[in-house]
Amino acid sequence: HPLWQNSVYDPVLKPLKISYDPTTCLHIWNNGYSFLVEFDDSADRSIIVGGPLENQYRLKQFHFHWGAINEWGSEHTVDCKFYPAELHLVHWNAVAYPTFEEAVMEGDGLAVIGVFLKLGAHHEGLQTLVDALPAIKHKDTVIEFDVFDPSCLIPQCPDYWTYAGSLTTPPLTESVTWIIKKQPIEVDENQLEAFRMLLFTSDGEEEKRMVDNFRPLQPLMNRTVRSSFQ
Ligand SMILES: NS(=O)(=O)c1ccc(C(=O)NCc2c(F)c(F)c(F)c(F)c2F)cc1
Ligand SMILES: [Zn+2]
Repeated sequence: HPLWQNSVYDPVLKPLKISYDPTTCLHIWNNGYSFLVEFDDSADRSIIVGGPLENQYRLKQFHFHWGAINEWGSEHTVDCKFYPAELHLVHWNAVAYPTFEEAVMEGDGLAVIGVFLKLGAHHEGLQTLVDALPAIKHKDTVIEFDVFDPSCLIPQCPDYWTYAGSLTTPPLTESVTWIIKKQPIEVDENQLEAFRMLLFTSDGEEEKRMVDNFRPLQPLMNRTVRSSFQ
């Protein structure tokens, strides 16, 4: 999604408040499209509030999208530039809806924080995830993941863009308040290569490397992208 060119500063936008409980972390698994870390969302223990949001939203999972090479991989662009990967932290409006499944179908149902990954320094926090990837190489493999604080993957800089959008995979429902952080996090080549060692395929099938698992850019149409910064 082409950010920045068509964004307008909105002085009313508040800072996003993030409070995650690292012990709500459950497991990390390969679902055949990406790898995701899932959280116990049976109570308001890991939540975000503020920013463009009316309610507080509960963290359910986070996952990534990445390319086969460093030239592309992200699902949003800034100044027509792709990043090699993009992190999505998926939250749902448990104030308004009883389940995630129902929230997915509603305009104010989901809030996804997007964080760009750029090639650079080694990322200590990400390495904990990277070390677990060989154990979930194949589709539908899962390992327990006891404690992880996803805040370590979110840049300090408070600046973000926000727009009303959709899931980037089927059913593509228009239920997502996108909150894209302006500042990327830096990861090193070995860490990106570790993502590319995952497989789309199950054990025993002909191996297909899990790469280019991003949705192609979509036209902005008449949507407004707001920025929290000037
Ligand atoms: N890349 S992203 O835009 O951040 C994105 C975030 C979450 C999902 C997701 O939860 N899919 C599975 C899923 C559904 F697609 C449903 F429609 C539903 F009801 C679910 F319960 C469910 F888990 C898909 C894409
Ligand atoms: Zn995603």
